[in-house]
Amino acid sequence: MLEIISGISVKKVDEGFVLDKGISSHKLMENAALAFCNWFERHYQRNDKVGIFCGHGNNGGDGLAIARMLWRKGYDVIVFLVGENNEPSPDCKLNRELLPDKLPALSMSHEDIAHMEYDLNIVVDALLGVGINRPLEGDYKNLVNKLNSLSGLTKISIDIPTGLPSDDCLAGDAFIADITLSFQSPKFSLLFPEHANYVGQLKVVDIGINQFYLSQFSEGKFYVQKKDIALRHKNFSRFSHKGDFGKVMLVGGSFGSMGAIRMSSEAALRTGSGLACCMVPGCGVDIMQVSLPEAQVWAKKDSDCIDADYLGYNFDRFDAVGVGPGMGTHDTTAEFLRGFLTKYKGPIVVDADGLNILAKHPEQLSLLADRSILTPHLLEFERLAGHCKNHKDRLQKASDFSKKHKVIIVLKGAHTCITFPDGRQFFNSTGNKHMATGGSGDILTGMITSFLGQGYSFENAALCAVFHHGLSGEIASADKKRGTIATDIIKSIPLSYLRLGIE
Ligand SMILES: NC(=O)C1=CN([C@@H]2O[C@H](COP(=O)(O)OP(=O)(O)OC[C@H]3O[C@@H](n4cnc5c(N)ncnc54)[C@H](OP(=O)(O)O)[C@@H]3O)[C@@H](O)[C@H]2O)[C@@H](O)CC1
Ligand SMILES: Nc1ncnc2c1ncn2[C@@H]1O[C@H](COP(=O)(O)OP(=O)(O)O)[C@@H](O)[C@H]1O
Ligand SMILES: [K+]
Repeated sequence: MLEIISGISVKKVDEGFVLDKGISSHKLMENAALAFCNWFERHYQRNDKVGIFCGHGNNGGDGLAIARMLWRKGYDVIVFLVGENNEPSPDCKLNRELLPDKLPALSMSHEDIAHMEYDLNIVVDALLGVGINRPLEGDYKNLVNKLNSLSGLTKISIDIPTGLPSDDCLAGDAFIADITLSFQSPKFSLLFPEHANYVGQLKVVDIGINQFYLSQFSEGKFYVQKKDIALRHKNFSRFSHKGDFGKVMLVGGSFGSMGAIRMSSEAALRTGSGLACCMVPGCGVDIMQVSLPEAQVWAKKDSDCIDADYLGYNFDRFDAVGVGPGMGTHDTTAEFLRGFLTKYKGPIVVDADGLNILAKHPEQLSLLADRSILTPHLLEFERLAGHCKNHKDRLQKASDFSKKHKVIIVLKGAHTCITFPDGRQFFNSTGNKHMATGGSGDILTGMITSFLGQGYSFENAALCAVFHHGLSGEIASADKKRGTIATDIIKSIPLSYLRLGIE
C-alpha cells in the first residue's frame, strides 16, 4: 500500500533514504528521471518536439536529468532554464553541468517569457515541486500563465504541477497539466477535487524507495492500487455452497424510485452473493421480480414506501444488510430505520436516503453498530457533518466523524476516501468521470454489502468493493465513454474480478 506523505516528510524521506542506503541524492534523482523516461518512451514518439521547463530546485534538477536522458535516447528536446537569479540546489546545479553541450538550453529572461514562441508538441513542467512555500510570483508566475495559455499540445508535470502546494489547497496560480507523474507516492493535494483540472491524469511511478522504509514516515494515509487488493480476497473451495457466499438483504425503493434498489441488488449478486433478498414497498414487487428474477423479494402489500410495519421481519437470517437506495425520507421510513438500527446488529451499509434520514434525525447516529459502513457522496457527507470549507477540511471532518461515531466513512468521488475510526484513510486509484451517472453509487452499496455477506472483514469489504467498483467503471466506459450508464458498470463487475485473477 503506498504511503501518502506530506511535502515536509518527502524531504525527510529523501535525505534519510540517501543516508541509510548509502546512495547519493544525485543517484536518487537519476532513478526518478529514469522512471519518468521509461514511462515517457512508452507513450511518445521520437519526432515529438519536447520543451522541458526547469526551475532552480530539485524539481528543476529532475527536469534537467530527464532532458539529458531523453536527448540521449534521440528525442528532440529543448531545455528552458528559469530562476537563474536564485541559487540552484546542489543536484540542480550538478545536472545543469551534466547537460550535453549540443543539447539546446535557453535561459528564460522576462522578455523571453513574454514573447515565447516555440513550436512544441509536449511541454514538461519541472519548474517547482513540493518545495514550494509561497504562491507563484515573478518569472515563475508569468511563465506558468504563459504555458497555460498554449493550446494543442500535451502538458506533463513532474511530481506535482508547479504552484500546487503538496498538502494544502491552491492559493494563486498553478500549471495546468494533462498528466501528472508523481514520484513514489501521490502527493496529498493531488487527490483533492479542487485540483482535478491542474493534475489531469495522475500516474505514480516507483523510484526505488521501498515501502518498508516509507512506512516510518506514515501519516496513516494510503493510496490503494491493484496489487494491494488481489491479496485481500477470500478464497472459496471446490466444496463451497450458497451459504458460504453469504445471504444479503438490500432495503430500499419507494414509489417511482425502484431502479436504485434493483441495481444495488443486482450488483450484490454480480459481486458473488449466494443469495440476495430485497425489501421493497409493495408497489415495487412486480418491478423487482420481473427485472431481477435471481433476487428474492419481501414486501408489504399496497405500500408506497418502507414503513415501520417492516420491522416485524427477521433480519437476523442475513449475513449483512445494505439500506437506503431509493428509500425516500418519509417520517414512517425514518421510524423504520430507527427500529432497524436498534434491532439488527450484523454488518450494515447505509447509503443515500438512509444517510439523508440520519442527517434529519442525528439522534439515530448513536444507534449505529460499531464499524457500520456509511457511503456518502460529498453533499450527503456535508448534510451529516456540516459545511466543509474545502476537501482538506472535508477529509478532516470525515476523520472526526468516523472516530466520534465509530463508523467507517466511504466518501465517494474521484479517489473515494475510506476513513476508519482509528484515523487511517485509504484513497482509491480506480474509476473515472464516466461513473458520474445516476445509480453508480447504488451499485457500490450492493458491492460492499455483498463482500460483508461473504465474510470479508469490514476493512477488506470496503477496500475491495470501492476498488472493483472503480475498475468496473473503467472497463464499462472503455468503449462507451460519455454514454456509460450505471447498469453497464454492473455488467463489468465479473471482468473486474478477472483483471485481478479472482475466480
Ligand atoms: N523523495 C522524493 O520524492 C524525491 C523528490 N525529488 C524532486 O525534488 C522535488 C523537491 O525539490 P525541492 O525541495 O528542491 O523543491 P522545488 O520545488 O524544486 O524548489 C524549491 C525551491 O523553490 C523556491 N521557491 C519556493 N516557492 C517558490 C515560489 N513560489 N516561487 C519561486 N521560488 C519558490 C525555494 O527557495 P526559496 O526561494 O524559498 O529560498 C526552494 O529553493 C520534488 O518535487 C521532486 O521533483 C526527486 O528529485 C528525487 C526524490
Ligand atoms: N470523476 C469520478 N471519478 C471516479 N469515480 C467517480 C467520479 N464521479 C463519480 N464517481 C463514482 O461514482 C459513484 C457515484 O455515486 P453517487 O453520487 O452516490 O451516485 P448515485 O446517487 O447516482 O448512485 C461513486 O462511487 C463515485 O466514487
Ligand atoms: K512540477
